Parts: sequence; C-alpha cells; structure tokens
Amino acid sequence: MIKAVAVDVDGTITDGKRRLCCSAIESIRAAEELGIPVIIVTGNILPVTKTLSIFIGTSGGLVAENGGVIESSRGRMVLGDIQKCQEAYEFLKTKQPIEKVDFSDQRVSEIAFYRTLPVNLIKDTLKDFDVKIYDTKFALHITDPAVDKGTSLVRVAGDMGILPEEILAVGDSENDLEFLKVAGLKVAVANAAPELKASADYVTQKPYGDGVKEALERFVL
Ligand SMILES: O=C(O)COP(=O)(O)O
Ligand SMILES: [Mg+2]
Repeated sequence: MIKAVAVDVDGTITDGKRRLCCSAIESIRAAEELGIPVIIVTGNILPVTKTLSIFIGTSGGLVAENGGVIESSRGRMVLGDIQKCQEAYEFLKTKQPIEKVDFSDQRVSEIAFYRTLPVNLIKDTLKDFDVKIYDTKFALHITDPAVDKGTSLVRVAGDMGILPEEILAVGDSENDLEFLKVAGLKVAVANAAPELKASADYVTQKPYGDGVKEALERFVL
C-alpha cells in the first residue's frame, strides 16, 4: 500500500523550461488532502526545496542537493562532503570553461554548474577524483559518491515512520536512478532518460507534470 509520494523537481513537476506544472501541483495537493504526505527529492539547494514545499503545500521530508542535504522532523543534516567536490571543481576549472548555477553560494554538499560541455568530457577530466558526476539535463553536478537521493530518501522516510516499499517515487533523469531503486513503486515520466524508464515499474504516457498527475491518479488518488 502506498503511504507516501516522493517527487523529483526539475523535469518531473516542472516542464523542460523549469516552469512548475499546475497539473502536478494540483495532484500533489490532492494526495496531501487524502493524508498521503509528499516528499520532495531534488538536486536543488535546501532553501529552494523548502520554498517549493511551502508554496506547493507538501508535508513530507525534504531531500536536497542529490541527497547531500536532508530535512525531516529530526531537523536538517548535511550528509555530503563538499570538500572533495570543491577539489574536483577547482581542477576542472583549470581544464574547462565552466560556470556555477544560481545560488551556488548556498550549496553546501556538492557543486552544480551549467551544461555547457558534454558530460563525458567532464567525467573523463575528473576520472581520478572520488566524485560522482550527474547530468540532470538541467545542470551538471559534482556530488560526493557517499550520498545519493535513494539513501537520503530512506532516512527521511524513516523519520516519517514510512517504509521505502510504501513510497511511490517519480523522476525524470539519471540522478533519480538510486531514488527510484529504493521505492516500492517506481515511476518515470514520459520525458525521462531511457535508463530511468528501463528501471521503472510504470512509465507515464504524458510528460512532465501531466505525467505526475497521471501516475498519482492511477495509483494514489
Ligand atoms: O538540480 C538539478 O540539476 C535538477 O534537479 P532535480 O533533481 O529536481 O531534477
Ligand atoms: Mg529531474
């Protein structure tokens, strides 16, 4: 039985231009009204995630910075080590022209920069560093491999008294692979990366927020 919903943000409850989809917001609110808490699981920084939670109206915990930061009833925790990401970033900057994304001064566990270069070039340049590179299709992230959205979701759900098997998770890109893996019901939206679709129990017919609405109507509402 599904007791909570966990949603990614960019490309899942937003469209391809990062604009929030009203259809996703309405279905999230409908789930909350039924007593199903919604957990936000994103690569965005915690202040953005918290703001989204307030204005959308979600009551579940928060997973930010690809699992590097969490917030639950037990408080906030930084789980990722920004130091190793910073070292990799400093090296990368000497080799390739890159620019950090907005609000980077508030990013505390990883580094995110604009997608101006192919991800394989970044991976190759940083192959000797102990970091993970994600291409979310909205930004590139240098993340501490000790954390991911999946392990952090398990922690936040535990604080809510919910088992991972009781969670319906929806995502769109490669930084959602670990996130979907831990959830009982794995949903990829129609615009999702092929590898995420391959790992999903259900791939929505519709893209972006309309896909979230489709999945929630099918399995929760
Ligand atoms: O921060 C990003 O690059 C994408 O964020 P997301 O994990 O919510 O899709
Ligand atoms: Mg996404």
